[in-house]
Amino acid sequence: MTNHQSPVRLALPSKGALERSTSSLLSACGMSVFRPSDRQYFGSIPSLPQINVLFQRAADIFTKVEEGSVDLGITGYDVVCEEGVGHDNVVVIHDRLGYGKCELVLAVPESWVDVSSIEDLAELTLLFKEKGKNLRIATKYPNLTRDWLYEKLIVNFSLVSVQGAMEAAPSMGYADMIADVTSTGTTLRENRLKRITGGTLLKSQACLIGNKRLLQDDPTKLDTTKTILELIEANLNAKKYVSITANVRGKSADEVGNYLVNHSELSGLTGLRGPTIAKVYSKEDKDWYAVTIVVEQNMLLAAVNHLRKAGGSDMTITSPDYVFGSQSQNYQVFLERLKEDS
Ligand SMILES: Nc1ncnc2c1ncn2[C@@H]1O[C@H](COP(=O)(O)OP(=O)(O)OP(=O)(O)O)[C@@H](O)[C@H]1O
Ligand SMILES: O=P(O)(O)OC[C@H]1O[C@H](OP(=O)(O)OP(=O)(O)O)[C@H](O)[C@@H]1O
Repeated sequence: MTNHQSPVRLALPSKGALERSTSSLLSACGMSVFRPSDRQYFGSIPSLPQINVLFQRAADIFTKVEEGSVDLGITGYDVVCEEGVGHDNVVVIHDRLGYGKCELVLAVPESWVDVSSIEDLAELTLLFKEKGKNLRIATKYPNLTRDWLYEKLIVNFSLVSVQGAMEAAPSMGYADMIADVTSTGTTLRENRLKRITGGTLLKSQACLIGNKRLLQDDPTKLDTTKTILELIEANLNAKKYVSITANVRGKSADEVGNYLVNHSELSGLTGLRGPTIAKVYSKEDKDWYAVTIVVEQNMLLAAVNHLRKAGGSDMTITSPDYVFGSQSQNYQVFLERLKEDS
């Protein structure tokens, strides 16, 4: 890193469902975040001193990125979709950070036994209309909810803006139903609400976003974005794989390698490219070779058995922290998006 790099301002969730998982992801990627205290809104990433961290509510991070008071931010994809309409200055740099998974859904009181699907709900809005009423939906996602319902040709409703404890709105009487995010479904159940078939508006998880203009205009900021993206991508990619090292008996490295490659019943069983083989200098026996293969997690036992058939034993399994490809796929896609709009 050089000293002339401009600081990159990165907004991270200060609390709520994304706070800890964001911190854990960045730590796992060698970018541990230092926050002096829960009450402080500025922090740093000691391993990347060119980054200044700003802690914000997930819901506010989109706006901070959009207005350019920060360059990058991590927030929920639901927030990006809700706030994003008409804001072309924000680019989604990585849309699947693997946590903060939730769905934006419509939920109605359990007592509405006749309403179990979106079609039933559409009929209900017509019944409300006949009585001169509108179905009241409490939500903090007015744009997504309105657009989605309009697309389904459901128009007789009104939105009630609620910022917290959404699930209490129907029982307290200030809305008839809600549109909110759910993950385990516990909060809905405990508030005697139920989802309806066909009533999922959006699937969301945490994502990395950036201000297009600020990143386009500053190669050093782009460089830092690339570093963050590369580390995250390689770390998330690594979760799919395990590395197996086994001692395999054989006359030569070629014999062991050929056996493993030619007797593999499944593709991917002998590693990303093929086994790496090295001679084991054993006192007792000359004919041992150390074989290392990196396979997908779900192939672990199949690969162990394949190595056993080849004469393998002493197998040790490790999980890689990072798996890098020949280039960062996300970074290439991100660069193309930047170019498209420049
Ligand atoms: N139960 C959940 N499980 C996983 N992710 C969730 C869950 N609830 C919300 N999220 C994700 O976390 C983001 C932040 O929501 P959360 O309610 O934690 O924010 P907050 O900052 O505590 O709330 P508030 O806006 O009420 O101050 C949401 O936009 C969504 O992407
Ligand atoms: O399906 P579940 O696993 O029960 O999760 C759903 C709850 O999670 C979110 O709230 P959160 O706990 O983040 O707090 P909030 O009410 O402050 O938004 C959301 O608003 C729901 O209330």
